Amino acid sequence: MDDINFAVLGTGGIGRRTLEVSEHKDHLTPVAACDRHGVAVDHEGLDVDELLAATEANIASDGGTATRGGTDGGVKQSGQNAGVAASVQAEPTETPIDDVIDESDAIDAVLVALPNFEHDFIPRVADRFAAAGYEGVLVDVLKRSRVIDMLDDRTDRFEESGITFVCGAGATPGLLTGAAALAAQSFVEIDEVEIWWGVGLKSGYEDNRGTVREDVAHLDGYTIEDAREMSDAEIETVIDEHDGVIEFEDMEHADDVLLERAGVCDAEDVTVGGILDVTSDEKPTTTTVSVTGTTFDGETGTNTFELDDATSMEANVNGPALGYLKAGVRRNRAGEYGVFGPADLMPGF
Ligand SMILES: NC(=O)c1ccc[n+]([C@@H]2O[C@H](COP(=O)([O-])OP(=O)(O)OC[C@H]3O[C@@H](n4cnc5c(N)ncnc54)[C@H](O)[C@@H]3O)[C@@H](O)[C@H]2O)c1
Repeated sequence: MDDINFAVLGTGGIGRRTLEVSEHKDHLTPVAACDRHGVAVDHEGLDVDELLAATEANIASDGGTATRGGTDGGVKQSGQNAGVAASVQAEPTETPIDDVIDESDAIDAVLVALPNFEHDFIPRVADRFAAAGYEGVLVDVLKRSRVIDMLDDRTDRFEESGITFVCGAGATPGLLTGAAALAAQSFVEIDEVEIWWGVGLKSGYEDNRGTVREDVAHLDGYTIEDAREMSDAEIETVIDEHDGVIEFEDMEHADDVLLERAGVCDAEDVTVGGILDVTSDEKPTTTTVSVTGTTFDGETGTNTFELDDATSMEANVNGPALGYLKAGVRRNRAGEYGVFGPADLMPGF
């Protein structure tokens, strides 16, 4: 059986597009979706068009006000009917994740598109699925290296439950980590992996404030706690100080540990940086992955993988996330449980 019923936890900027992209993939049926305030479940398949229309300009985002219970320029981001709860398929709830867990016997895979303002939030969500006896796939699109260790620490628990956890399965880490693992196959020794991303987010900025807020935490002088606590106005001030174009260097992105745990190279040989431009939809720089190494016959070379500038961040996160979800389901159905990164699902060393 190829058919896969899946749920999305967190229908913000990323999770809404996950639902949309899934309509273009074979054998995927979204059966549950939740955000902070609501949950929609239909085991025959959610009406994605209705759900997206109902949440248009109305996402229960963590771009600031949702955590504070306010409103943002007339956009409903909190209260009983914000976000998913505005859909006729949904109910308001104060326990959205538990409500999905209650249905999880009939769910093959869960894509976690939740914010990551507390590093152990996603690992703790996974604990709740394991405690409920879930036997399926969990996929996240998290960014931070340190969260991978927290998930690895849970390997035994996942194996006992029958959970296959695919971590760091968005764009970076995710698509670009997989590309690096593939590009590395030409070499027997890897010297360096350089990941450099460009994101232009003008039209998608309102929908992706959660992601932008998390990115601010990667700037020198800011922590994840700062990013969680800052008001919208403070975040805007940081963005204005950079004239809407922020360059990041040496980011804590999990591509490093994910490549190391797959045996590709040492984590310290991986660097990640990039440019975010919220003033334009054009990418400020081309996204590239460069892998430098030595071949079996002594040549040194650099294999480079490049994304077309026309592909958006949403396309590069959600296509791979759902692709990795399908790869995870294949593993799960073959009885392989535990924690997998994107590079583990590529040709190995
Ligand atoms: N790996 C990558 O390439 C990549 C790229 C972009 C974003 N991301 C990650 O994707 C995640 C989501 O980003 P986003 O821009 O969609 O954020 P967002 O703030 O727009 O959306 C988060 C969603 O989670 C919901 N939520 C928050 N707390 C919840 C709770 N306790 N229970 C149920 N739902 C809850 C919110 O209501 C919202 O719908 C972030 O962690 C971000 O870092 C990864």
